Amino acid sequence: MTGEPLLVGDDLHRSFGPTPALAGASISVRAGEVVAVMGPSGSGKSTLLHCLAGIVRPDRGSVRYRGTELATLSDAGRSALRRREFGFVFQFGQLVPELTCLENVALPLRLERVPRREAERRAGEWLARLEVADVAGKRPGEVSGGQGQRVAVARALVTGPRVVFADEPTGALDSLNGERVMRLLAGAARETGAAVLLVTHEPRVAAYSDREVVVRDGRARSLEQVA
Ligand SMILES: Nc1ncnc2c1ncn2[C@@H]1O[C@H](COP(=O)(O)OP(=O)(O)OP(=O)(O)O)[C@@H](O)[C@H]1O
Repeated sequence: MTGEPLLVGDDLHRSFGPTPALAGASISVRAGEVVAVMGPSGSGKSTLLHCLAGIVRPDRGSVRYRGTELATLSDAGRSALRRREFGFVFQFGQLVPELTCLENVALPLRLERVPRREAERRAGEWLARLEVADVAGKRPGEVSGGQGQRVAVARALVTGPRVVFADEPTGALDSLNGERVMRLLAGAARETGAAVLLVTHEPRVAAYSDREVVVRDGRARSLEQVA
């Protein structure tokens, strides 16, 4: 039901050797909301994102997605969940260099066995929505950083995910391109009803969110956005 938390992380703990990355972090994300995760370097933001996405297993605590505890799923079950329900955007280096931008965006659909023509038709629509239709036939090495990130956003959204995890998606861009990527990501997510969990250092990027969560020393605190 709309308004019910979609994704809930509860009392998450995770250490890497002696280093505690998360020390009791809790967070909940509702359907369709854009949440910015902020906080100092090394405070545990990426680890929190990875736990919520089922990429890193917490040492303690639980992650529930639509009521299902991720730890109860098999590795294959978690991979399928990530492919079908989640989308990912990272800072850089996420596009397959040998494929064209169109093929990169079509790839998640091809992995779900969508026929090539249909996958490429839908990929083309998403490239147009992200205002990069003109780079469809180019390889990632032939496009600018901002164009590449818009292609990456198209690829994250093409499967119609319910949650988009974005870790510093604008971190390698200048502020103008960063804001353009964020405006398009937030706009597309609002249109499709996807929730976005966005790690960022930049207040101008966080300004596109509905709500901010601050992570400090492995714990998360929610701040309602004051407009
Ligand atoms: N795979 C790993 N192996 C070892 N230590 C790790 C690993 N991942 C994270 N850490 C450590 O856990 C702590 C939290 O890291 P994390 O990347 O989650 O923080 P962050 O807030 O995202 O940092 P940044 O803003 O610099 O990206 C840091 O001390 C980091 O060095």
